[in-house]
Amino acid sequence: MVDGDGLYGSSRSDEQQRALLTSGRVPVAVYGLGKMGLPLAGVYAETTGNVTGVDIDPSVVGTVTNGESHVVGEPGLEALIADQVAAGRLEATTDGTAAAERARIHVVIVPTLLDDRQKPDLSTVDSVADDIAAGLSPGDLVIAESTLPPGTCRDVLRPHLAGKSGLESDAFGLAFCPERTSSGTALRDVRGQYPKVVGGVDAESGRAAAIVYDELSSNDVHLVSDATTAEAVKVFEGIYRDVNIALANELGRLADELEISVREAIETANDLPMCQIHDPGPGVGGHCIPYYPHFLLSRMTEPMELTRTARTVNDGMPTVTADRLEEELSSVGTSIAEASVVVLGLTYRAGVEETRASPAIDLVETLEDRGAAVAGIDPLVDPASCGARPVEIDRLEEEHFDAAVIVTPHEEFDRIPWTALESMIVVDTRDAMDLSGTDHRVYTLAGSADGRRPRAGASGDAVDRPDGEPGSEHGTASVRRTDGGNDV
Ligand SMILES: NC(=O)C1=CN([C@@H]2O[C@H](COP(=O)(O)OP(=O)(O)OC[C@H]3O[C@@H](n4cnc5c(N)ncnc54)[C@H](O)[C@@H]3O)[C@@H](O)[C@H]2O)C=CC1
Ligand SMILES: CC(=O)N[C@@H]1[C@@H](OP(=O)(O)OP(=O)(O)OC[C@H]2O[C@@H](n3ccc(=O)[nH]c3=O)[C@H](O)[C@@H]2O)O[C@H](C(=O)O)[C@@H](O)[C@@H]1O
Repeated sequence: MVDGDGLYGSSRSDEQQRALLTSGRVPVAVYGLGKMGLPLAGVYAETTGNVTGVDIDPSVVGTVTNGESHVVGEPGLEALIADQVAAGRLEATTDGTAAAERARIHVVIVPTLLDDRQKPDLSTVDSVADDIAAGLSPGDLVIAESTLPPGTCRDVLRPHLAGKSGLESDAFGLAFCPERTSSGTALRDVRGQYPKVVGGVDAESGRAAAIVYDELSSNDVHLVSDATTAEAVKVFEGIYRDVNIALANELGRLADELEISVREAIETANDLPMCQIHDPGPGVGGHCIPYYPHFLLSRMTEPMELTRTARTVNDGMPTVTADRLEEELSSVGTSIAEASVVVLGLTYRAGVEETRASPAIDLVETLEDRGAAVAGIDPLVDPASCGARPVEIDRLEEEHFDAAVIVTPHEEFDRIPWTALESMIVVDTRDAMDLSGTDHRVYTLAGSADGRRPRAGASGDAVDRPDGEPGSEHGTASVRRTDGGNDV
């Protein structure tokens, strides 16, 4: 048994441990104050009242120290951070070692990416583990929330922490407790939208972490057999999504040959609860879904052909998009090599400031390789960082483009004055806009949910649709944000 205020191996009753935790007697350090780390730190602060957030980026630490949020698009986050910092319940630092020396619970929520050979790159997690090890005490509990390749806590982190701290590996706790959160609903999700999965490297780690999340989350804690199982749960959720989207993309590509709207067919098939096909699109981006399959692909001896193929299908979608654009251009006598194209939306998802693995980057590169002059518009990031010439929405009327490609339907695109723009080809990869009241020649990848075939005008539609998509009376069109089949 361990004395003091640590939860791992505590001789106190569960009730006493909960009281310690919620009265601020168990200092918490949260490493990584990014899109998910900052909301998590905020919720830890409102639950425990004693949190130090750690980030290597001084500008992030400066913002949080001022009681502000650098993460955009998360309802309630600005107010939560302001309140928690003002109340002295949350502070921030770049000094991970100092934070670790103070803390008894260490929460890791830094990115886990891939190296050039598509193998998991754990260098950021390792560097946080170094910080934690420098301040690790008996009875401390380390919680990994960063998505990890299954086996990482057991085989990598536990020996790493023990080796660097000089402690026996059963002197401190270690649990994997995945983030089941999504940009735009992060606070809601952290506070308990879904059951919280908890898995410890040993039974005592699982028990201690379950207490923490029972206090933090309003939902159930789902304690699984071990940390590796919990790691697998998270990676499986991501692979399911990637494979499902690949299926949607494969089916979506059939729309031209079948002369139907595949989106209409998918939506209708999804009437059945046992059929939940996701949405076709320009590819799968972000620093999560395209990465997680590789957490297993790179390490398992089983072939995992389905998972691998899904990656290939989704990675191929920017090229498919470029091919469709090239065909549309050539049908009006314009060569792609002489075309000027504007890409709308460069982030991987509407409203989220993130371009890692965004399909827009591959699309820009492919179009440029084929000789097109490519411009870009994005309200959240500089298009130049993705290789496109930046254009402002308000200056679009002054420009001439042969084509526009809608990749990521940001809300701000509602302002585009389509009728005032010179007639052009519009490739809509998301079924995001209804431009039927304009002169633009529209190609909707996989067709529209309300039954229009990919090429505008080729409706093939024998059914009257009184309640069609939002109209374009004033030359603007409402944007549908369709980045998730069956999302909540
Ligand atoms: N963004 C999402 O939708 C979700 C993300 N996740 C997982 O959560 C983890 C974190 O993701 P995000 O918060 O989205 O990442 P992010 O990229 O938005 O933020 C990461 C933060 O960590 C900081 N950082 C980097 N190295 C550090 C170090 N050595 N010490 C301290 N801070 C450091 C960065 O400066 C940055 O502020 C990843 O493993 C991701 O896969 C899980 C579910 C959802
Ligand atoms: C529905 C949802 O929000 N899933 C999560 C996902 O978050 P992420 O921000 O990566 O978004 P996503 O909606 O899965 O989209 C990933 C990519 O896939 C594309 N996408 C998504 C759904 C779909 O039907 N079709 C499609 O083409 C999106 O456009 C995007 O480029 O990954 C997170 C993660 O696991 O890290 C996970 O926690 C979230 O639950």
